[in-house]
Amino acid sequence: NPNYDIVDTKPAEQGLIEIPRKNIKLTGELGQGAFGEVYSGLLSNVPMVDGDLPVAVKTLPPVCTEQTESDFHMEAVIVSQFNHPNIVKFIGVCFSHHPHYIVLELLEGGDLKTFLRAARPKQDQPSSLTVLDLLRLSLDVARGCQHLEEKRFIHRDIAARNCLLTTKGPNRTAKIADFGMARDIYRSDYYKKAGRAMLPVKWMPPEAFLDGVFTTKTDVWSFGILLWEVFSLGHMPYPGCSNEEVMTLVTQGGRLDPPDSCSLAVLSIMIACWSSVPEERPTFSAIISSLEKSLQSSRGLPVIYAPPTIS
Ligand SMILES: CN1CCN(c2ccc(C(=O)Nc3n[nH]c4c3C=[N+](C(=O)[C@H](O)c3ccccc3)C4)cc2)CC1
Repeated sequence: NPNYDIVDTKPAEQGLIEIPRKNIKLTGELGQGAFGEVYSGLLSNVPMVDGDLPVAVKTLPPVCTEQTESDFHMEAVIVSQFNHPNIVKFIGVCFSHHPHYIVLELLEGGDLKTFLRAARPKQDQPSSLTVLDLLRLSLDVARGCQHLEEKRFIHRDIAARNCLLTTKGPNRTAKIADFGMARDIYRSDYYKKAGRAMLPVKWMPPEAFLDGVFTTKTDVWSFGILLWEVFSLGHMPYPGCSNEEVMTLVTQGGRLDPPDSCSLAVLSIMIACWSSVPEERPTFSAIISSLEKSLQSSRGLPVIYAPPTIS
């Protein structure tokens, strides 16, 4: 599989760090993951760390198929490969006996899509977010994507829902935190699992949903959609359209409308990401440079106001 050059040995031999289960204390529930619960927890006896380290713990339900178990292991193998400030950090696993755990960096701000939707202007109260905030979030994800590109890793599901925030506060950092689609492809059971209906068609370029061709330029297209999600404060792309309608529209050259408060510079990045010719789409380095340029000139821009109510 072009995604990886690791030998397809049993994941356990992939050198995953085994954490003694007695060092993990689950403290709360973060949400229902694709497999089982994701808990917040505290990890003790961490070298170089005084006191307990707050962590997120993904759990595999004790009753599950061999298939689900190896999917879970593969997710750990994938995340453990990366070391970047904009990709969720891998800490270790408890695979010695059930229930199996994957221990990851705790990101307390929740997912990016939910955060954006909650930050929308309310009745005559402007959004708490500025253009600068949106550019910073976009840059964070672009930097994470650039790291994946450098590691020749194709994510296949770059979207706001798959990114998490360190905090909701002003010093928030966005990180790519879900690798489920890439994992399924590697396990090559995705055709069984992800029938067309489950494919993130609204985030996919034509060559992907038409011919199943995936390259790093697939992630560039998806990043363009994520940029649109950020600047539309968490709208669903192609509102009201079915996946079939989006495939027809996009194949015929149709594209998303510009979000309300979006500069020409940011819009031109989106449009470039959505070139029908994959090679014409920008690299993540180019995307980062133009976002950084926008960020320099965006200081002091007014906050995003609700669209004027027709009086
Ligand atoms: C009022 N708000 C409500 C929302 N709230 C939250 C809601 C969810 C989380 C959360 O899941 N945090 C996570 N930290 N690390 C990982 C997490 C998930 N992981 C996973 O691997 C999950 O599979 C995952 C990955 C990507 C996106 C979602 C879930 C790894 C944190 C705060 C803050 C307070």
